[in-house]
Amino acid sequence: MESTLQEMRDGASVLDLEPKSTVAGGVRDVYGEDTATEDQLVTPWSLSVASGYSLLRDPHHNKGLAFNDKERDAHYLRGLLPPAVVSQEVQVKKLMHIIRQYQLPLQKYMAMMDLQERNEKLFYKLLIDNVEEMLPIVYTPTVGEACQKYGSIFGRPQGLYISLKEKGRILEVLRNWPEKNIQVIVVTDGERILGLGDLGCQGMGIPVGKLSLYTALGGVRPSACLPVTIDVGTNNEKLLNDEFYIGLRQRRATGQEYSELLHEFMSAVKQNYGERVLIQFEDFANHNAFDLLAKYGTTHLVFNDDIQGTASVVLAGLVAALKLVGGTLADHKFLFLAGTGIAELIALEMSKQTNMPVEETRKRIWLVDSKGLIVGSRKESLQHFKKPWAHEHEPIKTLLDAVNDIKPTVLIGTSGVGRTFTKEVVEAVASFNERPIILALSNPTSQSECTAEEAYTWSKGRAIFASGSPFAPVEYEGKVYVPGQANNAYIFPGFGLGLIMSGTIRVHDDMLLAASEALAAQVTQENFDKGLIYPPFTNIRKISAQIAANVAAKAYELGLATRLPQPKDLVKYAESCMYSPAYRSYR
Ligand SMILES: NC(=O)C1=CN([C@@H]2O[C@H](COP(=O)(O)OP(=O)(O)OC[C@H]3O[C@@H](n4cnc5c(N)ncnc54)[C@H](OP(=O)(O)O)[C@@H]3O)[C@@H](O)[C@H]2O)C=CC1
Ligand SMILES: CC(=O)C(=O)O
Ligand SMILES: [Mg+2]
Repeated sequence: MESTLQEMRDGASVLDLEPKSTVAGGVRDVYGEDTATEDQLVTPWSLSVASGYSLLRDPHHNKGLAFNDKERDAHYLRGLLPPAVVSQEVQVKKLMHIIRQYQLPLQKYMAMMDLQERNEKLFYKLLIDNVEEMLPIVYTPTVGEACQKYGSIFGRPQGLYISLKEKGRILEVLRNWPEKNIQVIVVTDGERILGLGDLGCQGMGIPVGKLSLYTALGGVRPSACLPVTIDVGTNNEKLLNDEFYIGLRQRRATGQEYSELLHEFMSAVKQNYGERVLIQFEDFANHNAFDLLAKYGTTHLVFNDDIQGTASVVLAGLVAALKLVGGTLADHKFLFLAGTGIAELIALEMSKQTNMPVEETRKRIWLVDSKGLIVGSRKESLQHFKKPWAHEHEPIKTLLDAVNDIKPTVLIGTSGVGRTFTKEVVEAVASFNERPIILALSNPTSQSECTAEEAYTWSKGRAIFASGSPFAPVEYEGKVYVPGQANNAYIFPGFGLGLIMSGTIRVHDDMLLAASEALAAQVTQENFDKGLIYPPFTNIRKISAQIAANVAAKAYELGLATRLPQPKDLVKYAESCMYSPAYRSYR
């Protein structure tokens, strides 16, 4: 796409045309609709035409050596670059060569962050074209280490920090962000970063990483994405005593102080960006996550990735796994090490399939938490989201005893505690199942309930295994086993795209089921032959388009989509909305 003088006159950066351009009276988004009013554009920032040296320093428009001679003349770049002109493909090749030479994943992560700050399109091109190799760098497991060391590696701000210091001024803070046409916000309070616990303000790496996947995997344009970290303090003593810690040096605010800050944030977001901005809650601890979802689910477009996205990806994997093990969901018995959100969606789908009330289907599902099996006698002391799982049973203290008693066909771990699927546990599950389904969802790799090698070895090659963080293929008795990655990264980018492109104003559980169904349908016979229950990430953009289309179709069916008329072919429409990392030519 070429930029024109007309667009320059319209006030946008001559280069900032994908996909918005500033027009009199508002901002047009990719769909050609006005999405922001003049009032919303009152900011300390002014749009300017980047050229010359500042163009090379502008990550949104910089192309480095890929500026051709005409562009170098037109934009005052002569002499600022060496004479060679290279294609984006060659730039990617060169960078991959450099990145592959780094020994440590964190060095690769920092090289990627540096690239993102230097040349955004090249960052996304590289990530999209090398998704299987680079996902473990910009996402789990490496992003976990990056958060732990975020204070030391902090360079430039990559998102908005909203701390207790900004109480009463959050709207003002939102307006400091240079992009106005925001479509997705990923927000964390840093209390449960992956399975690494409370990382306070340093949790920022997670919204940044999730949003880079929104763009790379789901095609949401980068300028529409806003990473936010709410800093209410941290209970992490190590960080509180770390001179490089970047957050508030106080213990976590709770109760009214916490809820008031969150409420101000939620209200300011709606006031500044309107009703159709998607707010994704990420890595909040369960004791806040369920309440926030319930509180804002009826007034805002909110989605909890850890509860809802994970539930959707797990359900997809289970539906696919049934092709390998046979039976319906209701024929199986599930044991969870934590994970009530996932359990609920499975019970809901089972209920839809069997016409049994959800209260009945829940009885096929058992949960163990830090105190043992969740049973009726514990009901009084249980958090409200655990109560539906308190079935009548004798108390059981350990996971191994629960496995031996319940005899599940499916074992799912999401407690954030590593190595809880011990040899005895895996052997027990394998002893009463020909093909036990074992999902070790906890991230990063260090917190995985077991490794792929352990799952295959201890089950004598019979486990159908997937994990939250990736594991390399395993050779066991001469056969190679390829583990799948059960991670919400399959779902949230396409799910969010589906909501955005249809202008959906509320999330509904049926949309999560629709996303699951779309993902499960993408698993091919070739994948099944390898024992995989998820498709490879290489095709993720196509998969995301299918998920987006299914989610949008459900939103239209439920009357929750506001972008009318409904496009005829939603898959094609989703694909057409996707951000392209290819360079545009600048006249
Ligand atoms: N693969 C994926 O896509 C995803 C993976 N995850 C991973 O799941 C993990 C947990 O996330 P989340 O549930 O949000 O975390 P929370 O910290 O909010 O909850 C943890 C749960 O695990 C239970 N638990 C803690 N220790 C044990 C133990 N030793 N035995 C049994 N249960 C225990 C807790 O029980 P109690 O209530 O009794 O304290 C609690 O219910 C993280 O590692 C995260 O990375 C999360 C989202 C997506
Ligand atoms: C994947 C993810 O969202 C988590 O581990 O929290
Ligand atoms: Mg998460």
